[in-house]
Amino acid sequence: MSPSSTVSLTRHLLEEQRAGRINADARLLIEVVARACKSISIAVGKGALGGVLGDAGTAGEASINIQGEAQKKLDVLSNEILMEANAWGGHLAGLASEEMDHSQPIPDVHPRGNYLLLFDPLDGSSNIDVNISVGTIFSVLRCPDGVTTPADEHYLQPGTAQVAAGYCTYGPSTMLVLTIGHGTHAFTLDREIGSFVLTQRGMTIPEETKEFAVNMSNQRFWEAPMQAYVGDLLAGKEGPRGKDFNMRWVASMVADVHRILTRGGIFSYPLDSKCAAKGGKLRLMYEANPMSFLVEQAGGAASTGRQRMLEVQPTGLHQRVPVFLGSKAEVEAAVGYHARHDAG
Ligand SMILES: O=P(O)(O)OC[C@H]1O[C@](O)(COP(=O)(O)O)[C@@H](O)[C@@H]1O
Ligand SMILES: [Mg+2]
Ligand SMILES: [Mg+2]
Repeated sequence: MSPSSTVSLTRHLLEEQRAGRINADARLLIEVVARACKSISIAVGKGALGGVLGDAGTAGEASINIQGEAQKKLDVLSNEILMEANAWGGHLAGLASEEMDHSQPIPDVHPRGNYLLLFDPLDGSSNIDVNISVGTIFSVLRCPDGVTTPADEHYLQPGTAQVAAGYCTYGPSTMLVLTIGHGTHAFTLDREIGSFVLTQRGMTIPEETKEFAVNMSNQRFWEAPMQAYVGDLLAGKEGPRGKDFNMRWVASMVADVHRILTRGGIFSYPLDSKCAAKGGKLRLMYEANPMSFLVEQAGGAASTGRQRMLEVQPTGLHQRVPVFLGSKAEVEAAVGYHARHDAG
């Protein structure tokens, strides 16, 4: 790529600002998050050499987060990196993380901005120690007018209120995928110059697909409509769907969604009797909503199986939801099975 044709993240965001699609504060916020992701990418890349593998906690005592999950060292380290990068405020009024019980307002010694940042600092934690792609997911909301010290309830805004969303995937290459509501674009980290370079403008998800992603080991715990939907996928061209489907499951949402943004497919983490009491497995505010915004901006669809994801009214910071997202026609097909079932 000749230098003149190279579009860095900074240049891309400046062009978006000049076009009036983003303001300086939001642009700065995204740049700060991207910089933090570069540091996380370096830590992840070191692996065992950096002493970042394995569980957090000391003396055999696991460190358990609000989700009731044992934290990995990289969960804690990534969270610290994002907290430190954003601590000086300027563009932010507060932030919330998968790894913290409650949201945190920016200390009032710093100027506070107008935005709220939510993040899953390290997504795909079960893959950290086995060197499979992991990532960071983030969502940006406006701080409600007149609120100077935001609390948890101020984050409970539907996904349609997101100003920006993105993820960074730490795999063979480090990539940042971003939307500010004008398409979904991918940037690859050029390790030589240390900056994200635009490598795919306007990602588009094909409407139709022959690829599905779900943790099949949960099949016996699924609801009847999900059993029927996947049963028909597996029946292939001899079955009612009339075509064969292939399956993929990385067990890192960032990696599974990146594949779908790149070549189509459907990702689902449905309700099952194991997680029903919690409302699902994946979290609405910093997993489902940002991914749904990115997918919709790339021409795909996202649903709980029964409702457009971005219209879900949040009730809790760590609320969980069933997730279906990806190729539009396939998500509609999955939703159809639930609707027919619910209609008896
Ligand atoms: O272990 P399972 O049931 O396959 O679930 C995998 C899912 O859980 C997650 O790892 C949950 O995210 P965290 O790793 O951030 O907790 C998703 O990335 C992934 O899609
Ligand atoms: Mg996650
Ligand atoms: Mg996580």
